[in-house]
Amino acid sequence: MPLRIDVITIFPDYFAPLQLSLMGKAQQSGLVTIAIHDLREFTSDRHRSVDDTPYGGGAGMVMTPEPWGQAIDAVVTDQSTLIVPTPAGKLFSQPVAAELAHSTHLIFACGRYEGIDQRVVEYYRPRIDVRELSIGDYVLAGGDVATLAMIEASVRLVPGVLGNPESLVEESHQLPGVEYPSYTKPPTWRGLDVPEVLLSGHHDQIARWRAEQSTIRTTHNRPDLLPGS
Ligand SMILES: CN1CCN(Cc2ccc(Cn3ccc4ccc(-c5n[nH]c(N)c5C#N)cc43)cc2)CC1
Repeated sequence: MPLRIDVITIFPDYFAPLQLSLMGKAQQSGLVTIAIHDLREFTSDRHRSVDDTPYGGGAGMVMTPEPWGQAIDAVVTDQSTLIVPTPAGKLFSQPVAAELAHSTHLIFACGRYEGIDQRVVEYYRPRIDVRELSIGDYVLAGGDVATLAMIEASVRLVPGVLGNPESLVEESHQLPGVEYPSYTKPPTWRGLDVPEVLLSGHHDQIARWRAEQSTIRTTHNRPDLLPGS
């Protein structure tokens, strides 16, 4: 059963990259089907409006609920998971990507302006799995880029999508922390040599060096990922 993904957005062109590379191949192989829907196709006024002023005052505009209700109703089943990207969401992570990769049907609601009327989440929460997710502690202009990131991170984990599943095995066994640095040919580039140990063929020494490098990089770049932190 392929993973089905429906993306609802006012900027369908944002999702053209999903036809390329790994995501494109995943669709051609039938492992994943991705459909993009223009929210404005679900409006009923001649201006095809999707936003209005916020109750209670405040800057900007909020996306009105009805077009979202029409659009989600057009694709939802009782097997659906509704993903709503938002800065206020739980943090998206590799474990969450792995969960989504094993779903049957994902619906991504890509908001814009200052967000989507909260009643959309409230309406679907008793009916299907609804997840408000954030890709990080910074503010984007909408949910489209976040949706692209979440789709790519999740779809690459769908069994059969990655040509070399070995890389997933290594990823899953990675020590806590960031990955070691990688090198390839040429052995010397602009006077810089590849670390000698990597050319030695001593796999135990290579593994030890890589573990040390991972710890050094994690300590410097992501001390929050160190064990016990
Ligand atoms: C009352 N005020 C209080 C401040 N907020 C702040 C605010 C809220 C949204 C936006 C723009 N925007 C609209 C939809 C949407 C979805 C995802 C993301 C998003 N940003 N960063 C992530 N990691 C994201 C993800 N995933 C941003 C989005 C801008 C500013 C507005 C309301």
